[in-house]
Amino acid sequence: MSHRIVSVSVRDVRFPTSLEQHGSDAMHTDPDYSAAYVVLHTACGLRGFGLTFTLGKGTEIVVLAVEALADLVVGKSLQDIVKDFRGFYRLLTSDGQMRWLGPEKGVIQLATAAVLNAVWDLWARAEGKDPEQIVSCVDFRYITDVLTEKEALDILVGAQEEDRMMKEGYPAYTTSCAWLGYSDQQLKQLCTDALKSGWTKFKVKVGANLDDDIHRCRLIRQTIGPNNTLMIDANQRWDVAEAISWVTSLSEFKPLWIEEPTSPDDILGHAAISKALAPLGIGVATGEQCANRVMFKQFLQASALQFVQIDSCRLGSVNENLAVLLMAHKFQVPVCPHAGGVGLCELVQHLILFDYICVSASLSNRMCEYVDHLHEHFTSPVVIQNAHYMPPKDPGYSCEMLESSVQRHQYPEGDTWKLLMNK
Ligand SMILES: C[C@H](O)[C@@H](O)CC(=O)C(=O)O
Ligand SMILES: [Mg+2]
Repeated sequence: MSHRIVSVSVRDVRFPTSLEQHGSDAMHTDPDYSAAYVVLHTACGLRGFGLTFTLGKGTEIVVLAVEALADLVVGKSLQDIVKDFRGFYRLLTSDGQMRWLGPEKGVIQLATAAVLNAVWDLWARAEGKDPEQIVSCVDFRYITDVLTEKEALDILVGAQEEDRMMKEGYPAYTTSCAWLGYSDQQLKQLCTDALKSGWTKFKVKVGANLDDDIHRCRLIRQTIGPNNTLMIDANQRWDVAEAISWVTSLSEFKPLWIEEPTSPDDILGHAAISKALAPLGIGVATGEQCANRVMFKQFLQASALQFVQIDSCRLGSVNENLAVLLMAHKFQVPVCPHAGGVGLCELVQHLILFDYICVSASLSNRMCEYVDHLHEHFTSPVVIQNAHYMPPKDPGYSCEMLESSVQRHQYPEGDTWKLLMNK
């Protein structure tokens, strides 16, 4: 069957999470978790579902960017795309007029991810894949100085570790107990409940006020005890020196990592922070706003991060995430994906399972983020058991949304928004 793509639809879907401060951090104080939600329609009726995660009003712009890319997709058959997926990736990321908006970063990269996530979903629903096919999806342009195609293939055929995942699942940590806007009482209650459900690793938002951070970290450490894992996340709030002194003041709470301490583009700044915090046993994690493989390459080359936080929508879909997983493996830096957002847990579970089964075969210092929001809007939501992601069973990339949810949350015409606007 040809699976020719005959149309691309994209919708602006928003959830009013800011009303209860879900998702809040030191820089995003009123986040409405949102998605530019893409459906590829094929001549034979098969559909591919994809999305990119955004916040509120920003979704409008990503939707326009997806519409601008749609012309490059309509008329192509899935078989032609996957026969030269690297070429198709370049077609989208190197279009002579649109690459000026990036290249391979910002809104155009988020839109590329939404479209390619839908292509991967379509491909997954249509057929299986082997290591050669996987490697042929990666654009090695700009990274051959650290990773060649041959090395990538050797890595992929080397590791095959499926059974453990099927039985135990992939270890996860939770961010849902400690968003910045939550009260002390909420933090305590949520951590207590999470402990009862088997969670042992917790991330807390910091960065707005040092006294508050000390208070919150103390409260959480007391609640979760000395042996469970704590991570802190500043969402790019500080300058480099400020980051070092602020995190030093929080070091008594023994965080495993400080996430996004400064500008996501400041590779040497992250390297300086990593060096200063290493004696305290605190690593630097970053990646949720790291837009492409070239940035990750340099972060790795500069020893500027100790935890790679790939993002299924920030990078150019599976294609570019593969490049980063393979480079992280080569540099022996653990991958702990970012998943704070709508649909990110659903997407990223595939990437981290792939990393374990086909690339790293290691769980050392590795875990995948989980946030407990909005899963009910997906047709195949993630399954968490005892703080582990259980491998998804349905074919596809797990980001098809319930049509009723999409209609209710479409902005501005969905009932959810009509009601809020008339209040
Ligand atoms: C705005 C998002 O909720 C962000 O705070 C998520 C994040 O940094 C994380 O999950 O990590
Ligand atoms: Mg973060």
